[in-house]
Amino acid sequence: MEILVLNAGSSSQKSCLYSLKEDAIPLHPPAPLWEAQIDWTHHQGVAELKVKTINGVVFQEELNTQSRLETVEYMLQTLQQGETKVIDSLAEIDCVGHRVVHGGDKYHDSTLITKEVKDAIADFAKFAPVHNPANLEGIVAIEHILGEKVTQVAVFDTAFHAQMPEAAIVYPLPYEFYEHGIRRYGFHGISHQYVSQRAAQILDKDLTSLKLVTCHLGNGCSLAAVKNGYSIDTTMGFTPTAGLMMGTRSGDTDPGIIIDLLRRGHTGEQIDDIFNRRSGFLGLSGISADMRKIEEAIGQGNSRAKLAYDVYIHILRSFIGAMIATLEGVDAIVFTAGVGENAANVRADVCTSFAFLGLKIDEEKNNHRPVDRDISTPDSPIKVLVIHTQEDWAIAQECIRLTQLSTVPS
Ligand SMILES: Nc1ncnc2c1ncn2[C@@H]1O[C@H](COP(=O)(O)OP(=O)(O)O)[C@@H](O)[C@H]1O
Ligand SMILES: CC(=O)OP(=O)(O)O
Ligand SMILES: [Mg+2]
Repeated sequence: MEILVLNAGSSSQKSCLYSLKEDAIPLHPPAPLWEAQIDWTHHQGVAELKVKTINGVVFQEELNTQSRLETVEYMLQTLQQGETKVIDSLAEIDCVGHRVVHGGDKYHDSTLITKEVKDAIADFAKFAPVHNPANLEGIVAIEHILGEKVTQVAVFDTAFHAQMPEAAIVYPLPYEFYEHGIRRYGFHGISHQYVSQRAAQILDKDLTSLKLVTCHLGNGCSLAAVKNGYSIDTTMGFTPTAGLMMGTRSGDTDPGIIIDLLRRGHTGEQIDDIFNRRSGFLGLSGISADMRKIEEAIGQGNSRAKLAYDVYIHILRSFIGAMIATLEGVDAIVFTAGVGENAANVRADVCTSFAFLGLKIDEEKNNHRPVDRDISTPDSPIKVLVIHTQEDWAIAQECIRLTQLSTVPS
């Protein structure tokens, strides 16, 4: 079974092809035959494409394009053409799984993509304006290339948080807002769920006995409080703008700022741009949304980059504290995604705040490269794990599950 996965984030489009001998789900994530990534963060109008195959072939190209759709189509051609070719024809693909960021209050589980599902994804774009349109573009690109008959599955970032207790979901606004779907949804659920399952494996404990704070720190950032395998709280909210400070998003601020901006004549579009695209690391530092560039600038003595870093750590620590309180304790803190997996200083600066609970990390293990490891000292009562998020593999597993369900005779 050939499964193609498209994972569109705010700054990148990641994709991979899994080839499975049987329809059974293997115990460990298999290596994808082909992996590709489009990065839009470098220059306006330039997409950086990187492709890697299981045989070690690497292909890299800069594309001058404004069209995300065209770029995705170009990326998919590398599956069947040139040195990165791994299949004879795209028609060999049995199923395509998509990460879909916002499923609203309609989708609590993965689903086969139909016209109705596409309409709903388009409708929820008003709540996730950076993400849902990119997710939909991926679905449309596949239809262009493989025709509308190909099986496509939507796996929602909101689904893992759908069962959170009502007190964690409801905003203290007039009750009618809740009745109209204005509530906390939470995101990065595919990642939070995957890393909590992986954490249980690494700790050699049953997930149903664990209290975990999972920290997904990428371009978008969020935490989840995972108790006995269930998300019971998370930092993102109605939209992925909420919670922690991020690459270009503000995270939580005072709603009074929005009221003030409106009174001073700013439009909704302008406010959206400020909070989603011109805030966070980019807005504060004036340099970049990318943690690597921020670290470089700090090294060169840039004070705004240092301020941006300090605000990021301050907010991150306080939200981790809040998640520990919600859990009434914690067995492990898990770091994942681009920043969480790579930025050893972020992990160290966060963890020192919890030394009063006995938490201690081993500096050498923290600075060590390979992921999926415990970086705490043996006597630390709270474990600290670095886990490579495998959203793509989690999506592929949902493709297997759903295609099997849909072929079971009724
Ligand atoms: N070696 C590194 N050191 C520090 N930060 C890194 C490193 N590699 C990647 N990052 C950070 O990870 C971020 C992207 O994370 P990722 O999870 O890929 O984001 P997304 O899926 O939201 O596009 C980048 O913005 C960058 O700041
Ligand atoms: C939901 C979200 O913020 O996703 P990403 O981190 O991919 O931008
Ligand atoms: Mg991501």
